[in-house]
Amino acid sequence: MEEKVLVAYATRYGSTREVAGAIAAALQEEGATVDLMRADEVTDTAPYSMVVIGSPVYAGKWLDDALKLVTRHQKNLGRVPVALFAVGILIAEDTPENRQKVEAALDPAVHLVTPVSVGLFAGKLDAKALSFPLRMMLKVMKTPEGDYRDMDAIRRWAKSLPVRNG
Ligand SMILES: Cc1cc2nc3c(=O)[nH]c(=O)nc-3n(C[C@H](O)[C@H](O)[C@H](O)COP(=O)(O)O)c2cc1C
Repeated sequence: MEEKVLVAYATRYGSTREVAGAIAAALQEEGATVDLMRADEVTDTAPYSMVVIGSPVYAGKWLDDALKLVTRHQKNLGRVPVALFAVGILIAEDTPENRQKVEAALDPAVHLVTPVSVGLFAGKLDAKALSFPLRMMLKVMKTPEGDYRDMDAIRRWAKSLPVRNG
């Protein structure tokens, strides 16, 4: 059976789109046919033998579009392997506490589907793109700034997914 995989993502500033793109490319290298789509553009999950869904974390939460996708397609997603990922700047400082905080953003989704794998990735924060109040807030919270995405780790995770079990 041909493996057709959906990689769906939410994003505000584009860094998670690039993470999703790297995941899609790695899965293609593994021989899968991949559709890469924004979460709010997905209308049907039935054609896929595996579904990967990811979102950045904002204020401790996955973006609504990603959670809505899981909610809308919960029934079908119960029939295929589903992998979830979260992108958060906190992982730039990769401690168990920070991992836990970013992983907690997946809780509402994990309540709806049981993922075969969970990926937690450091993100990218470009303070220049933000409004002054947001910049100040992130400064007060001592949030790291910069691009901490580890594309090798992201690709490794994608290649560990069970694309051949669909
Ligand atoms: C207002 C704001 C709140 C954020 N909150 C969190 C957070 O709670 N935890 C975290 O790990 N990263 C947080 N981040 C960092 C983003 O998750 C990170 O920059 C991510 O790569 C952005 O993805 P995007 O470019 O796809 O929107 C926050 C960023 C902003 C601007």
